Amino acid sequence: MNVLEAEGLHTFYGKSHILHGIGLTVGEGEIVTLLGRNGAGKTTTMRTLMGLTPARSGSIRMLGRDTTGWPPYRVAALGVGFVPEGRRVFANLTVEENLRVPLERSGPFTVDRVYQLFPRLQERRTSRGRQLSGGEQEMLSIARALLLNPKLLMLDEPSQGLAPLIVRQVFETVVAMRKEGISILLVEQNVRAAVEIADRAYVLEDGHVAYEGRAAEFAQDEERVRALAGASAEKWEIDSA
Ligand SMILES: Nc1ncnc2c1ncn2[C@@H]1O[C@H](COP(=O)(O)OP(=O)(O)OP(=O)(O)O)[C@@H](O)[C@H]1O
Repeated sequence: MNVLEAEGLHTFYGKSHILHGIGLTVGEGEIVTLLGRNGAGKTTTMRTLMGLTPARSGSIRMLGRDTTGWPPYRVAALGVGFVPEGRRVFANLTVEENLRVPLERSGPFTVDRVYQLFPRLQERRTSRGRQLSGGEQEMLSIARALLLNPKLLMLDEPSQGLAPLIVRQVFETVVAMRKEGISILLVEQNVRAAVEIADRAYVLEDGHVAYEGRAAEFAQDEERVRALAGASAEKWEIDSA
């Protein structure tokens, strides 16, 4: 069963036509990565799926419902989590307070459960958001999204600005979330790291899907990975240990 099916999405910012007929699916229990260079339309695709920047045409089905045209709060209430780019943690609240901001959905993820998954956050629970490292802020952003007990979680560039070792930890967390039954759509510029954990990959170019296929096959196509990843490919070596 697919938890996400989008077809023919056309999205505009004013008169600028950004998405040109994007279609994609995420199966239950899958990690799907959405790759592409800066400005290819990855963030816009996620915003369109969440209803933050609605599509002008096309259709979206998520978790068995036709969510086309739904506002973001309804999409979230259905069980779709979104961790936007840039880690919007509350800088003046402690980790604990960030996690205790009122929740909207009950389910297996509680603050205690989230601390088990992220022991580092428990250690830092009295530190304020602004005192956290980039990696800790990313973990906190993901932890907050988990407290909404999503069935489908969309992550926009979680590795951005993080050191390779921390990127690995964040990605291990993504794999752990999949084991908890959460399906994942992962936008990444860190191509090598993303294809290592993803089942399938889509590559966007200028608002079109330029490639779709098994992530493992994509990972073996050195030329394609290098062309897409550019400098970021050098930051990450598969099995560098
Ligand atoms: N609010 C906006 N108003 C007008 N144009 C925008 C807006 N946001 C993004 N764009 C344009 O839409 C295109 C797609 O941007 P988008 O952020 O979706 O790309 P991306 O693949 O996520 O890239 P990045 O990795 O830089 O975030 C770009 O050309 C960008 O300049």
